Amino acid sequence: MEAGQRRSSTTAVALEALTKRFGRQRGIERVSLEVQAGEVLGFLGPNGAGKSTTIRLVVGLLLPTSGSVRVFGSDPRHDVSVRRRIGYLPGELALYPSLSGAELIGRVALMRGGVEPRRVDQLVERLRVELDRPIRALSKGNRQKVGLILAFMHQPDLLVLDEPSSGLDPLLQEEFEGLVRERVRDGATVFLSSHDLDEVDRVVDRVAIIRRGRLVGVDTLDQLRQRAPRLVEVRFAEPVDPTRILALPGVRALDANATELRLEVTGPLGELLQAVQPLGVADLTARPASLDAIFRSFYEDIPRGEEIHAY
Ligand SMILES: Nc1ncnc2c1ncn2[C@@H]1O[C@H](COP(=O)(O)OP(=O)(O)OP(=O)(O)O)[C@@H](O)[C@H]1O
Repeated sequence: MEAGQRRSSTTAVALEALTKRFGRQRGIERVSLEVQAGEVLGFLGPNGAGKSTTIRLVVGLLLPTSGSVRVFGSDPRHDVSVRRRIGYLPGELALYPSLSGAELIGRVALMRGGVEPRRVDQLVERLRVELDRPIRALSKGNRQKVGLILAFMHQPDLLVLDEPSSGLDPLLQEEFEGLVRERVRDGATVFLSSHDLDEVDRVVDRVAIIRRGRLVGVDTLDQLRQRAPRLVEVRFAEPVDPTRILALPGVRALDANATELRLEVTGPLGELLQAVQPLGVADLTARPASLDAIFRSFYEDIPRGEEIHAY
């Protein structure tokens, strides 16, 4: 989704120095982040980094140790009208395991003060949900589908989704992404955690990366791509002296000899192109940075105190 498609610049979610500790165990530390209305934010990070903790704080299920959460300007723990505007998909659907999908949907719809039956029917059909078996007897994917119905059925203004596509087969994943796009088209905001980098690439506008409880990067996908190194390969018609090229700022040699260079280039390519052109280039390729490689660099285990701040 393009940033230009956003509907307004009001803030949907504002986290301010948000900290949660579980006794002496860290949850998250001083996380500050804003999500604008109409935006899709992907929340990424290794296992145990603090994604679910942040998400449960956003929906008002956890009490912060310090700091604040605002959703559409209110604290979701104290404002039921704001909680009603949220559609939440937990990491594990642990609610009433002995009820069937249909019973659970009916009960939650009642708690929300009623939901349009037609909307529920549409979701059931699109997600192909088994409604008559107890939740506890459903496979992970089928449980996830019931969870998605609960999150989407009241057409919430904010969707908070904890690993929404885990367990979904590729067709259902596509259907899920369609549902997200439709809600965003109608002005909704989405805050989702995911380990599926392709999904992130397809769905989100901006990513926030959390590691060991701390936010280590927040950026748009476009900006991340621009900042990431590209692989450039140059073949010369005649042997050359590459010393000057290799000394250019942002250029790192992966492999270099008199006729061929394999370079990792960070930043604009203009200076490099100007430098190689007079030497007689036989062939040149520049590959865009893969999003996968960019994300991996955030996930890699960097010793404490040496974390990269990407913003
Ligand atoms: N109820 C709890 N009691 C004690 N510690 C907790 C509790 N919930 C979370 N934690 C701790 O908080 C940290 C963050 O956990 P969290 O579940 O938020 O990570 P996550 O990024 O969602 O991980 P994953 O990708 O594995 O789902 C972990 O160290 C975890 O052990």
